[in-house]
Amino acid sequence: MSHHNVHIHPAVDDGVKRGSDSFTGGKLHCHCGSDRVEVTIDAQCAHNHVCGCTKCWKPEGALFSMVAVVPRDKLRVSSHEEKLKVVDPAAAIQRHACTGCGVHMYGRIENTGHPFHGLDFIHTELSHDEGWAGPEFAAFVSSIIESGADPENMGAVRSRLQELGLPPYDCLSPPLMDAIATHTAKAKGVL
Ligand SMILES: N[C@@H](CCC(=O)N[C@@H](CS)C(=O)NCC(=O)O)C(=O)O
Ligand SMILES: [Zn+2]
Ligand SMILES: [Zn+2]
Repeated sequence: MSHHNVHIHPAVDDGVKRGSDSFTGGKLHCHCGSDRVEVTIDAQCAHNHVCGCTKCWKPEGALFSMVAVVPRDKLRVSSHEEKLKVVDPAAAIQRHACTGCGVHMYGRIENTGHPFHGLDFIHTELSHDEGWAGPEFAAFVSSIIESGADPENMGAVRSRLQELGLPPYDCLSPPLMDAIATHTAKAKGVL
């Protein structure tokens, strides 16, 4: 059975690109026609994945966002920072969106006790630079239902993700869940 009618995300619907080992970063741009917000990143990204949650920015028509992390000290807003506004100041991830076009340019964790503090979240599809590491798994798959996806179609969605080489998880991947639990255990003093 084929699932090519299932649109996961434009960057993976024709197959997942792997990225380049020698890639050392690039620029992201928002979707505005002029005065575009520009973010400069001096690092390859890590843990790239597709995310089905309602909070991550998705391009038009996509079931998933595509999101990766970079060290926060390797990311800077290089143009039109004045256009950025935090979408939800109460969220763990402070997503900085362009007030002109709505695209999320980066997400930052300000809570120093958070397991992922020190990492910024980015959408590499906002870059024309080639070589960004490709997505490796699918996170928060069941959450697409919260954006209106048909619960009856979830089997087809998970099959398509498997076919693309993106193992589907309803939270994060096992290595990342283990990293979070390890952080929590150390904070509690049980490890
Ligand atoms: N089911 C929820 C899940 C939201 C969620 O937990 N998202 C994850 C993946 S991005 C997260 O870490 N969120 C933290 C945040 O948004 O600050 C939804 O779809 O809104
Ligand atoms: Zn914009
Ligand atoms: Zn998300």
